[in-house]
Amino acid sequence: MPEVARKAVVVGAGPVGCLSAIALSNMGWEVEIYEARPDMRLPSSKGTAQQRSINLAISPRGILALQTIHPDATDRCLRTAVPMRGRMIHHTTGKLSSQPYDRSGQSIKSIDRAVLNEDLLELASKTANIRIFFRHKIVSIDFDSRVMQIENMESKNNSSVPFHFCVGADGSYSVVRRQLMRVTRMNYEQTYIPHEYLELRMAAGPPHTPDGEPTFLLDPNHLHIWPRHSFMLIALPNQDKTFTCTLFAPTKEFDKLTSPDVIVSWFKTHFPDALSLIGQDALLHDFKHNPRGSLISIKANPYHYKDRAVVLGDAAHSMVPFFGQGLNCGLEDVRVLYYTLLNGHVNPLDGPSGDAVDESLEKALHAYTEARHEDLKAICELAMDNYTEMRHSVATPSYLFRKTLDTTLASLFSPPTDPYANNKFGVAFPTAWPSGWLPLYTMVTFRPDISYATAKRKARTQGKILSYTGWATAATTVGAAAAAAYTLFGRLRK
Ligand SMILES: Cc1cc2nc3c(=O)[nH]c(=O)nc-3n(C[C@H](O)[C@H](O)[C@H](O)COP(=O)(O)OP(=O)(O)OC[C@H]3O[C@@H](n4cnc5c(N)ncnc54)[C@H](O)[C@@H]3O)c2cc1C
Ligand SMILES: NC(=O)C1=CN([C@@H]2O[C@H](COP(=O)(O)OP(=O)(O)OC[C@H]3O[C@@H](n4cnc5c(N)ncnc54)[C@H](OP(=O)(O)O)[C@@H]3O)[C@@H](O)[C@H]2O)C=CC1
Ligand SMILES: Nc1ccccc1C(=O)C[C@H](N)C(=O)O
Repeated sequence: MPEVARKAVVVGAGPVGCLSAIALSNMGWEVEIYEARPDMRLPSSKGTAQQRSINLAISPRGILALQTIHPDATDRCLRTAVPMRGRMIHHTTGKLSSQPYDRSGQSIKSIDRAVLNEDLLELASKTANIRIFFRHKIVSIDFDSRVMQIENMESKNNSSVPFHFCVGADGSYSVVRRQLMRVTRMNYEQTYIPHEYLELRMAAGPPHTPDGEPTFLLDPNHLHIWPRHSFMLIALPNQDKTFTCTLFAPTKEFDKLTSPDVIVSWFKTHFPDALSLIGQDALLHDFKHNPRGSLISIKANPYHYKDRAVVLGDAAHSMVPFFGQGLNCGLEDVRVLYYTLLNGHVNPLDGPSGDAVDESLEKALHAYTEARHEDLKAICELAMDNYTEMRHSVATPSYLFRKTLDTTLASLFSPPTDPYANNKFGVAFPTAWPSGWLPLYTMVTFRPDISYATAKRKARTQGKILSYTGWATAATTVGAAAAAAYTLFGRLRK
């Protein structure tokens, strides 16, 4: 009898859904993707789906996942990337200061969200055993009978679709997660922060020569931040020389911006340089037409049910965007699940018949939840902390002092070799405790061989040492200053 592969259904054709489908197809599953929205590659869909952000920062965790699952995906998805090597702080005084992300010069990359999603969709649609159904919305799932109800949004007809394995990659408001909660004892925590965001476009500058290229109005190799303590503006570069600026502010601050005059004068007070580059008309246009988005953080546990379902990406863990890790983490979920299924010898061609439980798959999904939970909790918390750092701390002397100490200690006690550099794309699971002194930002952003939870723990230990060193340095400096003053005072008296 010919072997027939079992069927995996992936819900959601966002970046995480597309990469999951390719990973499952690599393993031999027959895959169907159901996506509620129209195919974003079609000219008729361009600009219709209101996406949450225009661009996003991709970093080695996301890149490693792409590379592992589909080696061609990396070059393709990064073709429009603009490297950002550090933060550029725009102080209230108008002064600019650059803060590199990493002492060895590594960068995070600003990419167009739609381009990334379209590229992954294209790769998935070219993969032989993947079929994609657009305008098909999952309405409900009966996991015990392994069948889901799907609404065809064109015809408005509902149909039943059977499956063996279901991957929920359907974003923050996941229906798969909601359905899982009915059958598992899922712990679930959802927090809306009291801040919202609004995107503003900064156009490209004029060419320097009549037939020349347009220019960037700000340095393109930085992520620009205007920290104003309780709110902030940021700007990420795009390949077409524009910047996408995002204003993050408490709802009560946004609510004060009720008329064009108030908006312009508020910008004149807080972001005069940004206002002159964005322009008043463009600013007022975007305030009027762009939606204000809310910011949500979601933690859940477990992520799976028996041998038949798992949630990945924002469906499993929405985080506030301030570490630029939401998607990177979602892509990393796919890589970790992929290795967990391979290591668990899960074989879509060799499963039990009928409705019997596939024990290898059940064990692998359990192992995934066990391995992943601490990390996902850690990055959701780190993302929250990074908001305070970006909107407030970056401009304070105490932060700059600690950062200088942190970087100095990293250069004094750097590990003799960088295990990630030597083992670039062979890393399957995050390693044990990393040696040497490593700044938190480096571990989270540039070291996919270090898990988020380990990074958080190591940073806490280093933080304590930093505090003692800081006090000791301050005391030594004060002591040295006092001694110098005493000597000088003594000399002057003679
Ligand atoms: C302002 C902002 C800035 C961000 N910046 C960054 C950044 O710089 N770096 C970073 O790594 N992350 C960033 N993120 C986070 C990132 O956007 C998300 O983590 C990422 O989009 C999650 O991808 P996903 O595939 O899990 O979900 P999504 O991209 O939401 O995809 C889910 C898909 O499922 C579909 N769907 C939903 N329900 C159903 C259903 N019932 N049936 C069928 N289909 C369904 C949706 O239509 C959608 O296409 C940012 C987020 C925000 C809000
Ligand atoms: N962590 C965060 O703070 C935030 C993260 N995000 C993430 O950014 C990514 C891109 O966002 P985007 O593509 O614009 O996704 P959206 O949030 O606009 O919508 C995705 C799906 O969720 C449904 N949905 C939206 N809002 C709600 C709600 N309040 N209650 C129930 N269902 C809802 C929509 O269904 P329907 O069309 O039927 O309404 C839609 O199909 C997503 O991963 C999203 O999860 C987005 C916002 C904030
Ligand atoms: N992409 C983002 C979107 C929104 C807010 C922040 C980011 C960042 O990437 C911040 C960056 N990691 C930083 O710490 O400077």
